[in-house]
Amino acid sequence: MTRLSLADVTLRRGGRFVLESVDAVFEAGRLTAVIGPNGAGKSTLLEVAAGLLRPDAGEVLLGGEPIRAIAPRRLASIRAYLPQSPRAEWPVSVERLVALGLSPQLPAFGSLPARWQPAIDGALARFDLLALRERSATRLSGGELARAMLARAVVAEPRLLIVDEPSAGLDPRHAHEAARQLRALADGGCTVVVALHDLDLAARIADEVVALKDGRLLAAGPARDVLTGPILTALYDMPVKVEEEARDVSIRFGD
Ligand SMILES: Nc1ncnc2c1ncn2[C@@H]1O[C@H](COP(=O)(O)OP(=O)(O)OP(=O)(O)O)[C@@H](O)[C@H]1O
Repeated sequence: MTRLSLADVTLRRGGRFVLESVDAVFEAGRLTAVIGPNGAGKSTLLEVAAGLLRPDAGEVLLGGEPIRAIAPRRLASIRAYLPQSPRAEWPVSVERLVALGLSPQLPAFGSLPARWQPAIDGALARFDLLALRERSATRLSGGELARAMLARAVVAEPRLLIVDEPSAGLDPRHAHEAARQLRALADGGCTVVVALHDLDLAARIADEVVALKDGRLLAAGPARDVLTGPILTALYDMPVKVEEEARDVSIRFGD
């Protein structure tokens, strides 16, 4: 079980509180959407949850262990973290980029063991990258690179997956497919935490929602209980209506 929990987490940056006394629990096999306005602290919360940023106060526990006490290689083999707008820093093929997601599982020297090839091919296929496998990552479009980074994040089948805005830059078909893959990972037992601005998408794929405003927790719980007109109106400081038709939820901003 890879339960992730944040207890009373506070973090200051540039002399300001960016997270203040935040409690949140992310369960195995559940997909949690983290929502909130720009600057609310979503990316910061994800970095803290990934064990990449140390809070000034409070504790992050992964499977009951303080995340700061988990050795980097072991942590990297358990959790994958994908930041907002990742960049390809140097020219490697898409296939090699995806294979980098296996680094924590591989011996430090030698070539890539052949037994990992099916995992790489599977990740390329799931994000519609088979035709791009030989292309340099520095020559991809923004959406193609976003898909390659998602494939890299999931190739080693992490038990904890933390993704910041996975659908940014993706066309509707690939955004739908990426969402389906994230949902499938959660259904397979992975703890999935996703920062999202697309509330319709959150309504479709999330089991739980954490709503952050000004670094504080405004609401957290089952998606249906958090994605409500009153909570979203308070979260975004504008009137929000939630319309439910059959099993579809549509969120409308404005009067
Ligand atoms: N390195 C930093 N130094 C100082 N302040 C920072 C730093 N990084 C982020 N902040 C501030 O922390 C706050 C939260 O930023 P964060 O990126 O977590 O917000 P967010 O909810 O992810 O926003 P967005 O929706 O725009 O991506 C913002 O006010 C931001 O200006």
